[in-house]
Amino acid sequence: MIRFEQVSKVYPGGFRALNQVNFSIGRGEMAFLTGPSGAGKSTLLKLVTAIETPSTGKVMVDGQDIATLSRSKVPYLRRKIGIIFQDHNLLMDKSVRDNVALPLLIEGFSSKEIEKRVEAALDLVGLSDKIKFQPQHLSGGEQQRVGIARAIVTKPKLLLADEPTGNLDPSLSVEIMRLFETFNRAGTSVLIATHDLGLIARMRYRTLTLKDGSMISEAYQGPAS
Ligand SMILES: Nc1ncnc2c1ncn2[C@@H]1O[C@H](COP(=O)(O)OP(=O)(O)OP(=O)(O)O)[C@@H](O)[C@H]1O
Repeated sequence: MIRFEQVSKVYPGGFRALNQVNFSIGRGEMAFLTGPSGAGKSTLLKLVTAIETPSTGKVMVDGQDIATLSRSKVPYLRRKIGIIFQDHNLLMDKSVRDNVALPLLIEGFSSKEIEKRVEAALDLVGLSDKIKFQPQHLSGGEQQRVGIARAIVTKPKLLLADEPTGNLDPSLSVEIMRLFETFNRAGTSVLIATHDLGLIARMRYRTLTLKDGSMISEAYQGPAS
């Protein structure tokens, strides 16, 4: 689903955020991406979503080389990807329904289809009863689940999460990870960037570790079976 071949990213000004990075995430795989602050995790995710382009090397997403995508084709790539942020970027003065419906509105779905998909997405994250609430009246964990519903409502092939549990207590973090596992079992590829080594240790997935822009390990760090 994702393949990096000798990828380096040098930002304008000369800072080398990624250095000859190689890795791949298979279709239907779930993996963690970790490393200290400034190691290049967000840069790596921005290359996958074509927000940034590599300085050298090749980034392939779902079989497409992002360097060869014309600007007009980038939205097609992004449609395949659901993105979840730490601060979930919700519209606080809109209802949960309107927040989750937003990507479908942008895609031009019919209102009937939107209704159906929003209800299904909220059901999956266990928030059907909160459809009319505004996010400001929900707990942090519930707000994060609204962000997840919005990311999966378009049924993406790939889910990317950037510190999705950063503001949550450990039990809510586990709950959010269980949701990612549910989507993964349904066939979605999932890549989760996190500093939370405790969380990684509790789950048994491949862990990609970045340090100073280099990929230093690609090991399983979960408990042994
Ligand atoms: N647009 C930019 N221009 C210049 N330098 C940048 C830019 N974006 C990121 N950097 C630098 O690249 C390095 C890697 O940043 P990145 O955000 O990818 O790290 P990160 O591993 O996600 O860190 P954190 O865990 O703190 O979010 C940092 O030193 C950062 O200052």
